Amino acid sequence: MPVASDVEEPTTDAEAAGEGLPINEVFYSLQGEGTLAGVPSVFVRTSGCNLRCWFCDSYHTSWEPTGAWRDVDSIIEEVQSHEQANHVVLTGGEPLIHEESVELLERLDAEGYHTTVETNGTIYRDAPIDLASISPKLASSTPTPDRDPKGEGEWEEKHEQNRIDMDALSQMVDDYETQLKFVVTDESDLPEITDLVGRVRAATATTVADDDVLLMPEGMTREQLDGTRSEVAQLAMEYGYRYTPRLHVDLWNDAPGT
Ligand SMILES: C[S@@+](CC[C@H](N)C(=O)[O-])C[C@H]1O[C@@H](n2cnc3c(N)ncnc32)[C@H](O)[C@@H]1O
Ligand SMILES: Nc1nc2[nH]cc(C(=O)O)c2c(=O)[nH]1
Ligand code: SF4
Ligand SMILES: [Mg+2]
Repeated sequence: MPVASDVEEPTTDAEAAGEGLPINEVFYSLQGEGTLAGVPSVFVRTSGCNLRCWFCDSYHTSWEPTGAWRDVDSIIEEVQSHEQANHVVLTGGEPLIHEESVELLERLDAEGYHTTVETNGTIYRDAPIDLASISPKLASSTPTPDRDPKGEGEWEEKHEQNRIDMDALSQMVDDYETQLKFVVTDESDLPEITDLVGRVRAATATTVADDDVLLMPEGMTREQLDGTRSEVAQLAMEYGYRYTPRLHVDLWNDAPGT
């Protein structure tokens, strides 16, 4: 069923009562991105996002949000059915637009899971997050009319206004173990990354090391990554930042549930 990405009329009693979460998918895979790449993990993907990156590889949580409203008990039950996993990755869409994500993280923490939250860094929540995997969105993510996957640039202004919230971003960096994972389209993204990392360092009491800054090639298929990964690897070496692969794309391309 469709899921509201902005504030709209609730469609179920649970939703109206503010209970549960709109879930697009739950699946077991290897963490494909970042410092925990390769770790067996259960992924919980919420639906709905406050941004609209033109390249979003989870189109059905952002541009066309779909999913089923589920209560936290049933999500925990499905997570626990993957008995080998000690790690849970909460992603989306943007999982932190949902207040109920805090309850889910508290329950996962109480069950002893390591929690990673994949977030665009624009919304702060106080929750048991073991790794805040923040992917701040650069100017090159903005859906201008020429690269809008759905319309004719209707989201350009809103995306541009909301893609960076320095207060939310710096509070997250101060409160959680963090990686800053930038999607890189080409070398023209690097001055903005360097500037943003400098602003985060100035705004926080935390040391943000160069190897907490990750460059991830843009591409949702192997073929697309073939056009970006070498250049992004070179840029990581040049700037002293960390490169992260997209292991799941290398292994399984864009297959669903991976
Ligand atoms: C779908 S997002 C969901 C979490 C959150 N909304 C965010 O953007 O961080 C999950 C991760 O995929 C990255 N991503 C999305 N589309 C991508 C693409 N085409 N190429 C590379 N990374 C992409 C995001 O930057 C983020 O790190
Ligand atoms: N295997 C795998 N690893 C991932 N790491 C972050 C993902 C995401 O979509 O947030 C993701 C994903 O979709 N699949
Ligand atoms: S912020 Fe994340 S989920 Fe939202 S559109 Fe961008 S990549 Fe997709
Ligand atoms: Mg993904």
